[in-house]
Amino acid sequence: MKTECQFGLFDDVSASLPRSERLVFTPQSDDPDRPPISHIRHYLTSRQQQLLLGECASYPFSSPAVTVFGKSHPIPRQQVWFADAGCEYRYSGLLMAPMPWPHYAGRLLNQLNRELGPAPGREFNGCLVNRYRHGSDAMGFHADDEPELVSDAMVAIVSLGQSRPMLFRRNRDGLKYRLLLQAGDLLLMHPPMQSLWQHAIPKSRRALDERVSFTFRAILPFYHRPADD
Ligand SMILES: O=C(O)CCC(=O)C(=O)O
Ligand SMILES: [Fe+2]
Repeated sequence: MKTECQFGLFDDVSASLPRSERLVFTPQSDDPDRPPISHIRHYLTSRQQQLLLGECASYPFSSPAVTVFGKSHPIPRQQVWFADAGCEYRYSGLLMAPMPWPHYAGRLLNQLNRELGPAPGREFNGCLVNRYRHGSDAMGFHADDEPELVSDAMVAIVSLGQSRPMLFRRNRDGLKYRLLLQAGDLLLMHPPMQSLWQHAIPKSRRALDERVSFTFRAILPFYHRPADD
């Protein structure tokens, strides 16, 4: 059946590879001048990318306004927060209520948790999806270090659409590192990346097509709102 076949696409990714080659659980390089990351090219097949991109067309994206130096501006990109119940996330000063997982985003969540874990308390349970419509959409330097994030958990980023570079900047001395993120790639940011480095998706003056990133996080549930008793 068509539907079963589509579900299967997300169950079988990289199933034929030996486990050690499927994903890297520690940074790919121990060079202290490189950020502690793993970059896995072609993590998703083009069919999987197509299915996810198709689903994105129905996501309730928005560009909420943030206040910087007393002035309010819409963020230069669109976003939506999918997460388990109780997983509110305060990002750039905005408290985001979790939207329920769409089908393929939920399949990708399960796949990552299966391949990267399970590590109790460190499973991904939320995903900020960012949509960069063109070269002027961007994300400034920041660290994903909000207090509701599980402290020793990774952040996993799956890229779709237009290739865009990610810049890394070391807090201590401003040392830079650049990595091109291409369609279907998976990037893992390992601890202690968020306390030693910042990262950004810079603006480009070139006419660029749309890029969508799925950024998976592990959140402490009910951090912002106690569970109902
Ligand atoms: O779009 C990306 O690849 C990075 C997004 C990011 O850094 C974030 O959502 O915190
Ligand atoms: Fe980030």
